[in-house]
Amino acid sequence: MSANYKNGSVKTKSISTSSSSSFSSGYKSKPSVTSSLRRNSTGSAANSAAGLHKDTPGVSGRVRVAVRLRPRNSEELSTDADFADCVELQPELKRLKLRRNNWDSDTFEFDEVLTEFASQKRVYEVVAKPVVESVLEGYNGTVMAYGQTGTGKTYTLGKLGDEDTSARGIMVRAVEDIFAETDSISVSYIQLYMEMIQDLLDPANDNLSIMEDPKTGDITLPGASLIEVRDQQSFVELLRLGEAHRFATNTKLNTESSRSHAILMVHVKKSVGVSGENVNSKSHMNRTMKPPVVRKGKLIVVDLAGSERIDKSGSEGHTLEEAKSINLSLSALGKCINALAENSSHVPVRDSKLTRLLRDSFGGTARTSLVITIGPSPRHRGETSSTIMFGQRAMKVENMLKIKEEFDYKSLARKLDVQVESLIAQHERQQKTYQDEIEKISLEAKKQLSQAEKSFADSLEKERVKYQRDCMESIKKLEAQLAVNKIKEESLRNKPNEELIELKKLLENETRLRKTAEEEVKNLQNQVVQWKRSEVAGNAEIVKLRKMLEDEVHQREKLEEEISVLQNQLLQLSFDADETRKQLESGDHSAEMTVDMGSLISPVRQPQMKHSGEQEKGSVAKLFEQVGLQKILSLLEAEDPDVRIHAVKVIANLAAEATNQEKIVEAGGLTSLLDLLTSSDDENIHRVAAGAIANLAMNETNQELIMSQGGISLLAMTAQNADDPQTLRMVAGAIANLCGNDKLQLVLRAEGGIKALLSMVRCRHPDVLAQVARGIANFAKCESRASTQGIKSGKSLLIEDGALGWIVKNANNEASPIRRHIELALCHLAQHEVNAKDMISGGALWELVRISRDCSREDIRILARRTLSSSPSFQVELKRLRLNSG
Ligand SMILES: Nc1ncnc2c1ncn2[C@@H]1O[C@H](COP(=O)(O)OP(=O)(O)OP(=O)(O)O)[C@@H](O)[C@H]1O
Repeated sequence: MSANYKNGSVKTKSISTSSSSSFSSGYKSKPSVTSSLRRNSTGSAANSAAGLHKDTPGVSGRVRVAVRLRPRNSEELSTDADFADCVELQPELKRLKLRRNNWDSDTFEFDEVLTEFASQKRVYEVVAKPVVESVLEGYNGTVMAYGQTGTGKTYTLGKLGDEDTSARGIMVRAVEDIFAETDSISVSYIQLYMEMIQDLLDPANDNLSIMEDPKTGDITLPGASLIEVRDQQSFVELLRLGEAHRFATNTKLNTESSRSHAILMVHVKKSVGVSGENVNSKSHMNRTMKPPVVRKGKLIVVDLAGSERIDKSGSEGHTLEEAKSINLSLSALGKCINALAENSSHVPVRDSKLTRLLRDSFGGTARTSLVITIGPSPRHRGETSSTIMFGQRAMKVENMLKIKEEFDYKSLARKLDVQVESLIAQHERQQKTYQDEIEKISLEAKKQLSQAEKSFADSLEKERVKYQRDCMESIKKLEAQLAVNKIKEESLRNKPNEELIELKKLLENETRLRKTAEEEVKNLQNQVVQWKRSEVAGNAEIVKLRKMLEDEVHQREKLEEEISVLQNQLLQLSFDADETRKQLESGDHSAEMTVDMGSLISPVRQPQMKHSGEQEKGSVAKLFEQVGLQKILSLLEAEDPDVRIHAVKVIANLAAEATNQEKIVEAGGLTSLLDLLTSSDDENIHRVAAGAIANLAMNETNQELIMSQGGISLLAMTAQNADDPQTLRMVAGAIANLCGNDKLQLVLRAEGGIKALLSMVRCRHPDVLAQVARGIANFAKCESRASTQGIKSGKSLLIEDGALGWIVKNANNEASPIRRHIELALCHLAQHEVNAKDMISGGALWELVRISRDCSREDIRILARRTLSSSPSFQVELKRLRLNSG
């Protein structure tokens, strides 16, 4: 490449910065220029995504264009002194007027209008500062200068301002602002000259190729130097180095005319915290373990080569070629901008390397600020006009800004490494502490162990000594004892053995006694054998006796029945005697008949009356035959009370004969007699009727009939109302007969028979009491039989109905008929264990004992004794009372 360097010298790289040969980032192209334009034109989507709130609505994203007027240079001051400037600026209106002639001009509006008096600082703030701020926020930004040769592009962008800092251009000021917020940037600086890309920081790389990522559209320059710069001074040195390598030539219009497009690329990395956290928050990093977010921005500053008419620049030969190449690339840029401005579907990016390199700066994702530089000279009105038109079209191009953020895994890894190392160190320290602690504890343990061993050995020794001492003492004692024993043994050996003789004597005595005792035992055993034999014989005797006893009892029962019959007859006779006596005493005429009739009644008389009785019996029989039973029975209902009572007496007498009883009952006599108990108020009639019923009640069939016709209730009622002992005796006799029927036990009791009997004891008359006792004895006998046969269970109904008290009280009654009946009743009751408890508590046991000992009748005595001995309850009670039942 044959061109002069702008400052005429080549500077070597002597920068205190690290360098990288790789160009790691490039331009990120939008997917389609038109689509991005359309989206941006419809609203502020890009703005809101990028957060560009500083921009005025509707302008954001659009390429911002400022126009800067260079002051007249010395030549223009002299040659154009008489001519007015071709432009008139109205900065307050952001307008520029381009004169056509003295009276006419075209007016253009720009984003900024910078007069010839605008300071470099002002130009930076208006043109570049918003872009720099964007870059620091993670966007790509482009600042570009376009204009005719010598109008101040390099002055605006690249002025280093070594002598005068106020003269510093946009590059220096931009990096200064970037360094204020981040301490590391990477810089590449290239120039495009005659369609060749050369590395300005390493001019040997003079044919760099453009790489386009087919997926992302990113453009990179892999061969270009990427130098990390850490301070402003180093950057200025780099700029100086790059500027030194820039092609420049002395043109008509500019003695230092840049003949290449210079492109400075500043890569900025700025860390931001996750979700707005402070990036330096170490605790946050530890907690989330997420890498910090890094915003990567890239600032591109493009100092285009001057646009000029070839004729005007006076270019010829190689310079002409340069000028052609420059114009070609600038016109390609112009075409692209036109296409973008017109929203054309085709943007001819590939027409030149310049447009390929800058494809992202116009219509891409970068924020772009363009400064067009113009001169005041009317002679260059045409170039000025063309520059203005370029700027006007560029104002129509809209970009779609995109933020570039990525996670900083490297920095996270570094931080984690540091943490890991710190943790390892901490762990090692802890390990050390633990080991020290363990050593300390084990030392302590060893010490304690040796102490314990020592004290154990000491106590062991003490024990051993004590034990030895005890042993010695024991041995001494034993030896002493041994000596004593020896002495004793010696003396025993010498003494006559008196004790032994004594013992022998005792032994002989004992042996003798034992023999005697053995003989005694033998004798006793013989006696026992003999006794057992006699017991067997005795048992046979007992069985025989028992048999006899039972026969006796049977015989007795028969006799009792006979006695009962005789008693009834006796009852009747005594009744008749009473009646006769009463009638004789009253001297009543009718008494003769009554006496006659009464004398006929009883078949059984006192022995002295036997003969006359027979006679009476015959006359009653005669009357019976002559008058007829029906007639006599009808007289029972006669109106005359005397006739009625005589009729009853006749019936009563007839009823004493077993042969008449059936006839009387068949003829309804029993019913009539029972009716009289209720229909008559006369107690005499009650008495005689009850006597007749008592006679009829001697027959078992009649007993059942009496019961079935409510006889018990009627008799009970009669007993209740009666005052005369004889009436009560008749009633009690009737009930006593009924009590002797096994079948009627339950009904009799249920209908109040027992209670009625007991109620009659209110009359103390011994005849009444004897009948009550007979009834109780009869009932007890039947009950006992039923219990033995298993028909009845449970306690005696006599006891249930409260008879026991009276029984016990009268068991030793002085009247023998009463006493005998009660003694029998007690024996019957005592035969059943179920009654034993009540009998014991009711005092009956004492009476039984008495009966077993004192009863005049032997059979009853034996019965009582047997009963006592067979009842376990009585036995227990007797033992308790220390009484012998025998
Ligand atoms: N605003 C200004 N104030 C004072 N001097 C200026 C101004 N602009 C430019 N100059 C001077 O004008 C001359 C040309 O400027 P510069 O080299 O920056 O122009 P250029 O546009 O870069 O030209 P080329 O395209 O040929 O490189 C320089 O001497 C420069 O100092």
